Amino acid sequence: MSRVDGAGDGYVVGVDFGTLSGRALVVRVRDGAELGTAVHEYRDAVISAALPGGRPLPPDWALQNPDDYRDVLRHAVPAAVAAAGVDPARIVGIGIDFTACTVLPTLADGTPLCEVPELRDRPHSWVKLWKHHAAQPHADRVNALAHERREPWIGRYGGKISAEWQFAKGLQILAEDPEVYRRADRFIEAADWIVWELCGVETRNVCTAGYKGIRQDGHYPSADFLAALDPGFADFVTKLDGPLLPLGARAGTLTARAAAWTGLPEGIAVAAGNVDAHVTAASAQAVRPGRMVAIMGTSTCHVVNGTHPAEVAGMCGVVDGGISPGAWGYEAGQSGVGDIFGWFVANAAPAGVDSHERLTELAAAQPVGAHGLVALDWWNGNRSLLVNHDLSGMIVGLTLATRPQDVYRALLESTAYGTRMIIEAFADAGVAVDDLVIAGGLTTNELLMQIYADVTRRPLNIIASAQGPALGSAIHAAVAAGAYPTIHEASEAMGRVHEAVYRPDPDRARAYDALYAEYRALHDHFGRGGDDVMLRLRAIRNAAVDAAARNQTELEVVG
Ligand SMILES: Nc1ncnc2c1ncn2[C@@H]1O[C@H](COP(=O)(O)OP(=O)(O)O)[C@@H](O)[C@H]1O
Ligand SMILES: O=C(CO)[C@@H](O)[C@@H](O)COP(=O)(O)O
Repeated sequence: MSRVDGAGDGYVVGVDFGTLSGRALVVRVRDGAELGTAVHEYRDAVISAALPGGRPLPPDWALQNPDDYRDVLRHAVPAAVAAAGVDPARIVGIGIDFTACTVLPTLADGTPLCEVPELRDRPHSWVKLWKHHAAQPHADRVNALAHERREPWIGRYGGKISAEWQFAKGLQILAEDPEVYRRADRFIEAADWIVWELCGVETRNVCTAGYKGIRQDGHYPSADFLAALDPGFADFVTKLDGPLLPLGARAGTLTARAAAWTGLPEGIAVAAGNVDAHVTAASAQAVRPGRMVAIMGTSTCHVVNGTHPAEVAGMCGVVDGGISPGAWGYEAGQSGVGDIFGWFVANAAPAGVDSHERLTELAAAQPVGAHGLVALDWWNGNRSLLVNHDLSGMIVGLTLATRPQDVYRALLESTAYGTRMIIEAFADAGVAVDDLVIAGGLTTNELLMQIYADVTRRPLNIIASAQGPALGSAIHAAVAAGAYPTIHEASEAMGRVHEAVYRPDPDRARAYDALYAEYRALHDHFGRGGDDVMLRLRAIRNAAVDAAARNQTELEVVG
């Protein structure tokens, strides 16, 4: 471990901007000790039914209000510093991580278009959250054209870019609200936008530019390719381009305005933006090749460093330096995990057993396979390996004897099968996954963790911090402040992990192999063209919802 003198005795702040809230964490540079934390819930949370002004939104939309992010700086950061009881003058840097691809259109000075009064009532002027899935037809167009033209970059995205990513979301804006598209001088990840708010300098980070923005080998897709998608889209890259920073770099220093919001000293280092999943590799001491981190919360992201770029079918992407400089970072993911369990608790579990804790307790008391169920975990579409957000969930094997805890357990298991599919896809492509570290809120569910160990047949290491992303951001802040020369060294000193907490049980693992074979069969049948019933149902639903909205508008006009 080597530490650069000077900043090493101070503190850093990591801020994790999640789906519903932002969390700030004050950390000691010397050893990563977590001294104080605070959370601020977003006032507008996820905007999916109607804009704050009342305008209704179509299905599959998910927006956010950028001022909620500023509120995290105004409230959570000072509260975390107060909780830590440290002298703010000894804080030497701040780093952030964000959900991604969470992206917004802005004016040239960074003003979000939804804060421009005449554009406030326009849905496309707001932040599109990562789980905004209404851009699927646009992702389909990008993918079809990329294959037709044999674009070299499509292999770096497992053969398909996701509807969640920047190009699909940008195309949707152009198609549905060309004026908002035209007014957007910049189209920027929220990760980079909040860094801009902190230091007054617009930068882009290699992580989001690579995974969410199709930047490979120093280039975005060509203007020619973009014009072939739509002549009006040829200039899209000019809205994305900006000074590109490696992870751990210093984007700038804290402005007087941001110092007033946060109570931190003006002029301290502000680290380049990062993604909640990728930044967690640092806190989980998982920046060496072959150690995969699964960050399990509302969704799961899987990130692993590799030594070379390989084409893993259906992965989210591989990016040079995307997790840490000097390695090829791979990402895959499942768009719904805790959200699926949450859906069951909120919508399907009867009173009396409608809590994760109670259902988990009841679900644990049965041998593997006794419920007779297999589920597909596509309640929020499929991000890897099928990359289609029009797919949906299903449960096979229901009978009159099926109990709520049986369904709950089948849902837990379905997500473990989804993770095993991803690990096997990496292995098939020659990307080693020697080791798994689990991070995120779901690590507290012991049954779930044991199921993952049994299904994947791997020992599970568990991150030793309840704040993996925020600690990772603090580690990046320490590097940006010059306290450590590299993320590797900072991660070694400040990150922590409990090794082999859950081990696979051979009998349960064998029993799960049989269920996993059924999952694979269903996965391929409903996801790889055996029967496109899910896609047809989605089209029928969309048509019905559109017709109802048109009727409503006509009634209002007549009325
Ligand atoms: N005991 C539990 N078992 C399984 N799932 C849970 C449990 N408690 C919460 N969840 C689910 O976990 C998710 C929240 O995870 P968390 O890591 O806290 O959030 P985020 O992904 O936003 O950081 C929610 O979707 C919730 O339904
Ligand atoms: O997709 C990514 C990262 O690439 C995540 O930000 C996204 O799944 C949101 O993650 P959370 O489950 O809200 O932590």
